[in-house]
Amino acid sequence: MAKPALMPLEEALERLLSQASPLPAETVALDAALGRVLAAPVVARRTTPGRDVSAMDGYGVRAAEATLGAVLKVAGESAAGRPYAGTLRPGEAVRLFTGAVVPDGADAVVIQEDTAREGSAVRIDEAATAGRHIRKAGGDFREGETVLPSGHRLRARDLALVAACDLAEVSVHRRPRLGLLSTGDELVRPGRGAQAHQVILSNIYAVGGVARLAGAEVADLGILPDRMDDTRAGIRAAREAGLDVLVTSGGASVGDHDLVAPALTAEGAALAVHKIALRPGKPLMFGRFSGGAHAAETHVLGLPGNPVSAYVCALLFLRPLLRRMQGEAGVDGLELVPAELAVDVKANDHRMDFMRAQIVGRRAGVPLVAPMPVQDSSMLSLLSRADALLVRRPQAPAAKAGEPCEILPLED
Ligand SMILES: Nc1nc2c(c(=O)[nH]1)N[C@H]1C(S)=C(S)[C@@H](COP(=O)(O)OP(=O)(O)OC[C@H]3O[C@@H](n4cnc5c(N)ncnc54)[C@H](O)[C@@H]3O)O[C@H]1N2
Ligand code: MOO
Repeated sequence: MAKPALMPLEEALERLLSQASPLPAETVALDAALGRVLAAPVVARRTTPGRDVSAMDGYGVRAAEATLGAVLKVAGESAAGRPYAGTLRPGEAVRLFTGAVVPDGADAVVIQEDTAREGSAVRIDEAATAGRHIRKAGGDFREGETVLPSGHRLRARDLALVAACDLAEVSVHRRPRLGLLSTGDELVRPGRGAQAHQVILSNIYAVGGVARLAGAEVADLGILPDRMDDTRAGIRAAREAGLDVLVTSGGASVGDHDLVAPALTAEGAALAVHKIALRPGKPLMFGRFSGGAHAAETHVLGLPGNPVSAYVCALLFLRPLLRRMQGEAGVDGLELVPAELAVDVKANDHRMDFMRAQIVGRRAGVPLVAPMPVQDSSMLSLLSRADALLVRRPQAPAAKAGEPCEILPLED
């Protein structure tokens, strides 16, 4: 019997992302909003600056009067938050500090270094230019202006902008609630002195970390033994937890102990995809639980157990899924960066390959990339030392050093 063809990565990704819709909105205080995705545009509640203000310490003057050598009477002072009450009259200057309102009647600022104070007067040593050193009212943004669009992920500097708009909270999409189920009789938690034939549970840290950095709330749902009844019971318990996403690790392949796909199906999941033309990560599966006793829809992603495969699949599939679920704009799946091969590479087979690689230099800003000599999907030491994944398309011919290539930079 002919083997069924493996699904191309792009097709699988498109299927997964097309299933994902944004979670409902909630309002959060600004100091809890870093990394959250806006569910509504941010509209300024004030105009900033609210008045014309000085960009420098110096004197507010009428430009036409403040010619070289002019001596003007210092009528008063305007500091940030304490404006000068009057209007500048002919022959007058007002002492100004950075951020202070420029008084009515003044149309230029002469910086302190270009003046000489003579008691209650000031001598102008550099002729003023109208408009010079004045920040116009509304020059930054105006009341009613949209400063950030819906779907934008809030960065540190965006929070400052929102605050400056006189807003203390924002409307963002709820974080996806994600549960991680690990499978395997051999797994032991770190720090407990596991025996040589046992394997330390490590996938939850890489996969959970990718998920947290993508905005999810992550719960460790424990380790399941390789038995059908236990696997089904674990999946059932995970369903009770009201998750948006259930991620399993291990038991995804074809061995006698690989029970995850049949257990998920038996518990009512509709698996859209199982097995992808991908290396590492061939046995990846995903689908959904919907309806039934549980009103909420839960996405399910079954990751391969090999640690590198689990991590790469988390980057390729879980991260964009979580970002889509938070309503983030512009999430189209693969986000590859152009690079250049630093060494020759062999022809590829039918699986799209994501090779652990190092950036060994740059030419005109473009990273020069060399795949690591060993590409074993169990080896975390090599993964940790990698800077990027070098992407080799299915059936890509051999390529020489100096040829262009694509990489997925590893940032977490
Ligand atoms: N006959 C075939 N064998 C395999 C195939 C295949 O197509 N035909 N695919 C291989 C590929 S590719 C992968 S990837 C693995 C994935 O298999 P599973 O998802 O079933 O993973 P396990 O067998 O459960 O575990 C594999 C390996 O990873 C270790 N592991 C599992 N979970 C964790 C964890 N949470 N933390 C750390 N390490 C973990 C586990 O101990 C095993 O050593 O299948 C190939 N086989
Ligand atoms: O596809 Mo598996 O993920 O190579 O080890």
